[in-house]
Amino acid sequence: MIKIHDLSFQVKDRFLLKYINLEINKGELIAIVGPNGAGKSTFLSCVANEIQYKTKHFLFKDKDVKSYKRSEIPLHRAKFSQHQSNEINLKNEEIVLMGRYPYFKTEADLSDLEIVEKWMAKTETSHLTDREYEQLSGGEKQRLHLARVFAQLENNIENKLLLLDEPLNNLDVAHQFKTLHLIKEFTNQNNSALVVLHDLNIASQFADRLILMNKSSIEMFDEPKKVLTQERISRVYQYPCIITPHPENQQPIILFG
Ligand SMILES: Nc1ncnc2c1ncn2[C@@H]1O[C@H](COP(=O)(O)OP(=O)(O)OP(=O)(O)O)[C@@H](O)[C@H]1O
Repeated sequence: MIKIHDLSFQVKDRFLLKYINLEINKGELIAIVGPNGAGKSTFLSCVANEIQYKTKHFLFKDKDVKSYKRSEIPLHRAKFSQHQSNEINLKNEEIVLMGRYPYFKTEADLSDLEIVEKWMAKTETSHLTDREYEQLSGGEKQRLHLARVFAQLENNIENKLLLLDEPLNNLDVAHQFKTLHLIKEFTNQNNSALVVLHDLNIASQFADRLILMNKSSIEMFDEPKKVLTQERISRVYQYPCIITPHPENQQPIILFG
């Protein structure tokens, strides 16, 4: 799905990312974890081609990512950003419909509207249609934007990529888990997701592999059981922790303090 060789990103003489090498397979749910300022969002912005990085090669679905047409790429890849604008002068369903902009020129057709309706139902935002966007709670806004990115990737193309920067922010526990199940449903269909998460326990339960970032580099990229060791996590986060297996699935549970 993605092959990146020696990616770096620099602002003046400061490296915000260096020596990034990785391969992500189709069907994988990959969590990107690490302390504040480690470079997680910067890395996701590189994968979304939002910033000018340097790399020896960056293949997306076996093709140089830069060889894709501008109009083609939004059908294969969608990104949910950490900071959403608070002032959007659109109705709530029109925000979700933004995800369908790559599919029509002037007017949405019935199938676009049905897809909007489907994703508003799946993200439990259908009841918000008549409410003002500015007046929605943080979690409600978050769920609308999640509906938008899922709606964007609703098509017959195989092996799509979802990039999610802290998608669980502002969500209550039930909506966090429901969102993770939607992401898992997406990756179970041979699509991939790269998801920045702060909650290591959620990452441990849901991700196939973890990218642990530290100081602008990848500290380790492997299965949660291998990455989440007491020594490594205490050192990277500079805080003591203990690790114990989850009573049901045996995945690591991290207890800080
Ligand atoms: N455009 C920029 N110019 C200069 N420095 C930047 C720029 N963008 C990000 N940085 C810096 O790069 C570092 C990595 O930022 P990034 O947002 O990628 O971290 P993060 O791991 O996502 O952190 P957090 O967990 O706090 O969201 C930070 O020190 C940040 O201040």
